[in-house]
Formats: sequence, C-alpha cells, structure tokens
Amino acid sequence: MVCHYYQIAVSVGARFSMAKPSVLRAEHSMAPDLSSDSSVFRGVSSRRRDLVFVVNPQGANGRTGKEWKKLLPYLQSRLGSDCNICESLTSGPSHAIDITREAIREGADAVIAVGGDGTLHEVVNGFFWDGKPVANKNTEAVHSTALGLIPLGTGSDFARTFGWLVYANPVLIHFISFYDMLASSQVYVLFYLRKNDPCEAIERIARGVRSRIDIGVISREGEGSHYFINVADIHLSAKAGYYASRYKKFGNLCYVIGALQAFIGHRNQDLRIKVNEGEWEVYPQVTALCIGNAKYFGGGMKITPNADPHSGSFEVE
Ligand SMILES: Nc1ncnc2c1ncn2[C@@H]1O[C@H](COP(=O)(O)OP(=O)(O)OP(=O)(O)O)[C@@H](O)[C@H]1O
Repeated sequence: MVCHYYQIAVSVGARFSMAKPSVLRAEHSMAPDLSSDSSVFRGVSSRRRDLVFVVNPQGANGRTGKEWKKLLPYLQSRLGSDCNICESLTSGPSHAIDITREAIREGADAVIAVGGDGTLHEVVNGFFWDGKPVANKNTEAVHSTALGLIPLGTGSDFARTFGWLVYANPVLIHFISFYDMLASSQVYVLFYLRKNDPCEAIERIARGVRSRIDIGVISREGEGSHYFINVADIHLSAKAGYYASRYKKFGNLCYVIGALQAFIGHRNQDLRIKVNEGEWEVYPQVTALCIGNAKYFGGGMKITPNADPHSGSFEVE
C-alpha cells in the first residue's frame, strides 16, 4: 500500500527589535498621493495621519458594507480633523492585498481591515512582497505602517482572541516560519477590536494605540510565501473552512454546515511533522493539523486555547 502523507515543519524564531520606534505621529506632515487611483482612495482631510480603510462591502453577506456606510460619517467627524481618511472598497478576492501594498508604498500610517478574517488575511499578506515586508517608497520616512482591524465579518475569529480589548503597550511583532521556510520580519499592529461597537473601535484609532504581534509564514519550495495572523490548518478543518465560505448567507451557521460537508468522504492521513529543530516524525491517521497564532477559528471554536499572538510561538493541535 502506498502511504501518502503531508510533510510540515514548524519552527519558532527569536524575537528581535525594530530599528525605529513605533509611535504614531499626529503631526506628521507627509501627504502621500494616495489618490493616485481615484477609484480606490478618497481623501477626506488634508494632513496628519494617513489612515487607509480597506473595506470588503460583501463581508458578512453584505452586512460589512452596510455597517461601514453607517460608520463613515461618525469616523469622519471623529478623526477627520487629525487624519486623512482614505476609504478603499475591495472589488473581489485578493484586491485587499494590492490596496494594502500600494498604501504602504505611498506611506500610509495605518492600513485598517474592515470586514472579516478573510479581509484581514489579505491585508496582512499585503504587508509583504516577494518574501519581504513592503516598504515606504520614501526611503527617508521615519514611520512604519500599522495594521488595524475593525472586525465586521461573519466569524471575525481573530478579534475574539483579544476579547475586544485594546493592547496599549507596544510589543514586538515578528514573523515565525514553518513549512520549510525561515522567516523573520516585522510590522506594527493596531487593534481596534470591539465587535458590534465600531464607534469604540474608532475611539481606539483616535488614540493611536499600537501593539506588536507575531505573524506566521507558510512557504513551499518553488512557491511564494503566504502569511497568516490567526490559525493555519490543513486537512479536515481546512476543508470545513473552504466549504463554509459557500454558506456565509447563513451567518455563523455556515461553519457548522461547512464542517458537515467536510466530513463527507473525509479520510484521515498520515502526517510527517517537524517542530522547531526536532526530528521529522510521522503521525498516523491525522484528522487535521492546526497551527495557532491566535485561539479561535470556525466562527468561535477555541481550537488553540493557549495560543498567544504576543508569545513568539505557535500552539500546534
Ligand atoms: N467585492 C467583493 N466581492 C466578493 N468577495 C469579496 C469582495 N471583496 C473581498 N472579497 C472576498 O470575500 C472574502 C471574505 O470576506 P470577509 O472575511 O471580509 O468576510 P466574512 O467571510 O463574512 O468573514 P469571516 O472570514 O470573518 O467569517 C475575502 O477573503 C475576499 O477574498
């Protein structure tokens, strides 16, 4: 009998320090031309921080777009005097990646994902290009671009790990590699995490609170790198997530339906795993493998309860 197995290496890198301090500069005089693609960026005020909101209007079966429309006037009145507010609506899958890269190159102070974990995931991947962090094209700029989140998706699982709280102290982000990849890099992260209370999120944006967290990197020989901020998984749970995306109109129930569908025809598989510098080991008949940087997936399932995005390590289940 031929034995098929997946092969995965999980490794944890060391934290390291960022060369530049990470304070949002309220008096920043930079005025990048984020309106170079006018269909994408709509500048609202003229100076100070440049905040780019990447909105998936189709998130949560269209609820994200509706919530965002209600939120925008408040956001403009609250932040408009201090910030350039750039609203950028995604037109389809992967668009958020391109928007984010452009915003960082143009010197945005923060790129804020407005939507669910899918949108957040794309924005995180937009912070990188060709295995490296995207850089401001103004090489003399002294600020870094922060990542932000207003969780308005179906599951919004990443935000759950934080209990909708703000992390006030800057902590270092670093990127942890796994799957035949060494990696190290960093971005700063802003958290605006009070689900169903976006006004509270905007208050946090106004305060400019920053934190630093870990980001995972997945790579395969001959393919590009792929970054994750929440939970990376393979086999049954990954199939469940894939199927769930077809049923978002049912809200969080989509994850139950997706899981049921994934069970149909599912067969466990042997898995070859290496953790850190350990030996390769074969784990027989594995149902799923989850590598958690944060705790939740599948619409609130606490799959890696001890994972902590600030810890410099993953929890593997
Ligand atoms: N204009 C669009 N039309 C259709 N799909 C889009 C559009 N913009 C982005 N997308 C895709 O929609 C996917 C899901 O969006 P998002 O994660 O924001 O909402 P969700 O699936 O409801 O939330 P969650 O992932 O937290 O359950 C994204 O990964 C993205 O690829």
